[in-house]
Amino acid sequence: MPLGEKAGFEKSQSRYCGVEAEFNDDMPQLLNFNLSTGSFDFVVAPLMNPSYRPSLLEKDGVLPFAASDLVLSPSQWSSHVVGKLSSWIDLDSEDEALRMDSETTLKQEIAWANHLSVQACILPPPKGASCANYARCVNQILQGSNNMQLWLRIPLVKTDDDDMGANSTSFIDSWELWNSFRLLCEHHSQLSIALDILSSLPSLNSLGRWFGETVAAAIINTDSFLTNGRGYPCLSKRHQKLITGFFKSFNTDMVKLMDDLIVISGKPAHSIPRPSSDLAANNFDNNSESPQRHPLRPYLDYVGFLFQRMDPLPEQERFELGYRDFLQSPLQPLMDNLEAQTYETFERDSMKYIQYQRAISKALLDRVPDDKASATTVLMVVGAGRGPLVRASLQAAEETGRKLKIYAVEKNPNAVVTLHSLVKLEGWEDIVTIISCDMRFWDAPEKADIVVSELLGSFGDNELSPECLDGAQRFLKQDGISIPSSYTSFIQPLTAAKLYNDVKSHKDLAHFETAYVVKLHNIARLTPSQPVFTFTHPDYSTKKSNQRYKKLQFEIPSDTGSAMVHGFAGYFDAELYKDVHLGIEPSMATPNMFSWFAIFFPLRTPVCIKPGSPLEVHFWRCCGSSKVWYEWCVASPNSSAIHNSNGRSYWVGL
Ligand SMILES: C[S@@+](CC[C@H](N)C(=O)[O-])C[C@H]1O[C@@H](n2cnc3c(N)ncnc32)[C@H](O)[C@@H]1O
Repeated sequence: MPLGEKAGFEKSQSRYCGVEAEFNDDMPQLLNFNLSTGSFDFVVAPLMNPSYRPSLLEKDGVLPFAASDLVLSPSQWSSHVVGKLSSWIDLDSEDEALRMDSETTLKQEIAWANHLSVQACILPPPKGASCANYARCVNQILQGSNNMQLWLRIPLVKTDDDDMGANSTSFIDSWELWNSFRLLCEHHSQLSIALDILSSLPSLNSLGRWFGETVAAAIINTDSFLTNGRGYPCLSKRHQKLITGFFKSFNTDMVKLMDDLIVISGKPAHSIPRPSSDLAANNFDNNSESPQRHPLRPYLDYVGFLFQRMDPLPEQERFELGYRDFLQSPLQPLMDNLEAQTYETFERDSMKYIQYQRAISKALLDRVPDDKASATTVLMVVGAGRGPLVRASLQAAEETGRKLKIYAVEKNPNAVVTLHSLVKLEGWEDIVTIISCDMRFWDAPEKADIVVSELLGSFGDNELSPECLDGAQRFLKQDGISIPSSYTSFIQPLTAAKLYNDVKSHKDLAHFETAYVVKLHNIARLTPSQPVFTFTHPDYSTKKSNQRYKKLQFEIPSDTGSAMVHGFAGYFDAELYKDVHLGIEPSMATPNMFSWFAIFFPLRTPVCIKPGSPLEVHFWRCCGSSKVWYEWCVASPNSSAIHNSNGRSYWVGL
């Protein structure tokens, strides 16, 4: 039964836990024992007799390598069995006979697994640092394969340089092994990782990298468990954090059973006390004792306990599950007219309007002293949509005891219809004038004390707030206030193997030169973000330009090890008024605000970076007569191509 199902979790939030088994000729019995007695969801089992060698077959005419496919039904094979390829396979051995046997067996086992319709097979870890021949054979299989997933088993190890002494050559980082293998296989989307969690764990920064990789399964060896006061298996705090991290990072597409799994492996390493009434006091479920208890069941129970102990997802997070790592084209609110549904989503985000109301209240109090409270302030909401900022402005006026005259300027004629009905419904006719016009071309009858706008994209200026507010600044008094007063974009290098594969699946250049709005999930943030472009309003400088260029250098922490950069996350932070901010940059994001996901700028060729060797990135904001676009590149450690030259693939229309 999936982890969590017992505790009333939604099915989409459950996780599956399997068990690694030895070869057993009697597959039905193996399945029955592990699924019925053990309550595991599936078994990871060899599909072929491990004593089988093709070279022996020629000499001795050995019997078939496995029992009949008929021993299980097709749905049992596909839902409850993950194939485990023979661990003796060594495709990069110096011993030619072994190498040849390995190649034949690998192909035969995969062919057999395909025949059985198992959904995934675990490939044994490469035996040494050199894995080119292994990768070549796997790549051949991947080229001709159906949908079967191949998970390369990788032990989670990384020794520190310090551990090995300054001149040591035996420094090990298993991520490097994975990286060579996937590069050789050209990031094939059906090649993922089965990560072996061992008793000692590397540093937090180095562990973080794996959350951006395609880890399909985490295999926890029984040796990695400690023993609690009652003699039961438990995990160290660091292991607990890692496993709950995997629970969270795994995607939740439960249509696919064979995805995102935990596997218990190894022999029982704990002598479990005999069940007694005392067990009920244990803080996880041990009440399901049966006469024929599965020896690994306490390990499963503990993993289930870790899962059930996690806080349930907040409602908004649950609502956004389907958006995780899903690439969306950014809105073009200037060139296109937004739809009712989009306005509806904005308007549900009360936190955004609370921040605006705070900012407007502060600005009103600064601008209108108490002894002049009866004076009328002219406030213009430019890009009013269906009116939420008009409402926030009126609430700020009420809160501060100030008087307002409001112009609500909106260029989308459909939103203006709703705006009219809102003003009538609320009885705001004497205070609010609706202007159905593009702010850049409006001939305002008077000047404003305060201009309020929300024209911000995930990357701040990417929905052309600078260009629109340049147009609006004509009708702001010389000492008038713009809310927001400034905004800054940020970028951060990411490992994001899933996003990279999704972009790659389009098989064209344009998709690699496009920025996407995305709820980042299965990613690793490799360094803190850095500011890119800032815009300030109003801006009366004479040499004003909205073109920008920024060179940035990122350095990963020394204990991370090498890491792959698949692209950059983009965020913004806006100063609405004085200390009132609004934004999504992770270290200072406005809490409980959900109007904006991050933006993702992909790289055509991922770049591998090492500690001590900075990543140099260049970003440009370019402006033409009818469009604005970004170009970006990496200049170090290797030069990438300049992405989106002349806005050939992605631009925002003026
Ligand atoms: C991001 S929406 C915000 C809408 C509303 N203020 C809210 O918070 O729900 C931006 C709005 O600005 C409008 N807009 C964009 N550029 C504009 C322009 N140049 N002149 C007038 N309205 C514009 C869009 O049509 C859209 O309704």
